[in-house]
Amino acid sequence: MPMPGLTTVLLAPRQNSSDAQDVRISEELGRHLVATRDFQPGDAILTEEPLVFAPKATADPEAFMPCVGCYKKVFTDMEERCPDCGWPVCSGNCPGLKDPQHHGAECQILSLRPECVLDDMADYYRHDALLPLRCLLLQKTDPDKWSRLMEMQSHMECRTPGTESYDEADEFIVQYLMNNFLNLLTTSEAKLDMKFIQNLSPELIHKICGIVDTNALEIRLGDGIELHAIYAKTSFMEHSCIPNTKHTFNVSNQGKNEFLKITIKAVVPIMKNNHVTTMYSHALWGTLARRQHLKDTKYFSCKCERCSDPTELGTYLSAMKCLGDGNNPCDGIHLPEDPLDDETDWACNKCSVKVNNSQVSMIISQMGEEVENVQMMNPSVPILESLLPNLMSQEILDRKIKMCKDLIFVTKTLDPGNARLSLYTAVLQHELHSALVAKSKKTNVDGTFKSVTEVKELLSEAKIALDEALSSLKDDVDESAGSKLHSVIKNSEKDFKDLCKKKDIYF
Ligand SMILES: C[S@@+](CC[C@H](N)C(=O)[O-])C[C@H]1O[C@@H](n2cnc3c(N)ncnc32)[C@H](O)[C@@H]1O
Repeated sequence: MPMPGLTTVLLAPRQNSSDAQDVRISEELGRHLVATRDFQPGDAILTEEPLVFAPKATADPEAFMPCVGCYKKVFTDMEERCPDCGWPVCSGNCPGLKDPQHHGAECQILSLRPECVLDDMADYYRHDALLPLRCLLLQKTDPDKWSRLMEMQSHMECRTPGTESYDEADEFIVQYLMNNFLNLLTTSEAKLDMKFIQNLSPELIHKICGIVDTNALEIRLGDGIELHAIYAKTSFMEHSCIPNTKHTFNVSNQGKNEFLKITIKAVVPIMKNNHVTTMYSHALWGTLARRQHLKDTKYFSCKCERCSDPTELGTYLSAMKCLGDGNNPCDGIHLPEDPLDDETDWACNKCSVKVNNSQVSMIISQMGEEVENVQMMNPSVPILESLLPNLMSQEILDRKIKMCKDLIFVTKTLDPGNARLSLYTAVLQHELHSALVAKSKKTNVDGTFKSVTEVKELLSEAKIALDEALSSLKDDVDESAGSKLHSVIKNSEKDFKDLCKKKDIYF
């Protein structure tokens, strides 16, 4: 339903009466999508090709980079280079090097600096600058896409000189492109056939950076390679912390216009006139972190149902244990009095202690650092487990079962349609199944054996958990992390069937 008190007018008449969504505009949301008919979970609402896409810088660009023609992982010590511009590639014959949809158009610009380097490669070859460059080139290569891109929101009113977003874009993208390539164009214009690029100003590149930061979607190809892409209609989707859609990308490089085609599917029932929503933030972050992230990167304050509820839909995801007043311990919990107020106090539900929002932010960032420190030690699961006494005691298995169930409640409540947390849910269901199976093999606390009925009950619950783990991954199997997890769970399913057969138990 349109949000209360929201003026919503139809922006563009539907081009095609079969369109499943209208683009509307409102004062609060800007352009957004509204369903023109009812959708059931799994129904496709929209599918489209990207206007433009490009590879992103990798996390370790000194070690490996994406090929600029086909986005395969290229180790930087391989020394394969594009014959014209010298950027690292999988092979000098990569078909994407001449294809204007990939490297073909930008190569003319990048070859203005034909020298190759082997040191400081991350600084010399900045892949993050390629999407803004490919956007800029649409002026010449596809004026229709260019005008659609230029209509997108850039938030330039907030990205003024001196702000972090402006200064970062200036240093890492605008100056990089101007100094290394675009300034050289004026002297080589005739040679380069770039006359149709009418505007190459730093201001325009800043606007493009704003459009990219506001609208681009990230696409993981696996192997540490990521792309980002901009979609004309998809980008109208508004944010909600409980989104009603999920999206998938076609990442197979076959079929010229199919590459990176996006499909938006309903994950819960969406009625005619409902807003079609997506998630710009992380579903497992607490309200404070999500709202701050949305404000910093997308320049709005989220007021969705989850953000407005201090308990986050009964999950208590952000709740903090009360430490008491220093003299008297307390087992209460702190929740924000008004989660939509950045200055809110957090009150305890049992005693009179209150903490303010900035203290809570500090505690959260300290805790984040502690978790990071543990992760930096790269502890293996067996090492972590060895810290636990009497590892697989019945008590610990019961604790694990309860913990899995509690966390499954959280992921299911925050993401009822498996739009964002499918991998988390699958891991939790899989762990729940392992704990139930382990428990079925254990003697009771008093040393007696479990009855056949007890074993059957535990294994029946384990089977449900395994089935749910596999079903929550059904849209993720084409993607690298999803497919790895899927094969691990499939192996467990085989072991589980063998165990049931041995025990003569059939479901
Ligand atoms: C990807 S664009 C969406 C299309 C945009 N509304 C437009 O008119 O071009 C993202 C921007 O839309 C606005 N927006 C999206 N979701 C919103 C929400 N839940 N509340 C307020 N503004 C929102 C914000 O300005 C945000 O930076």
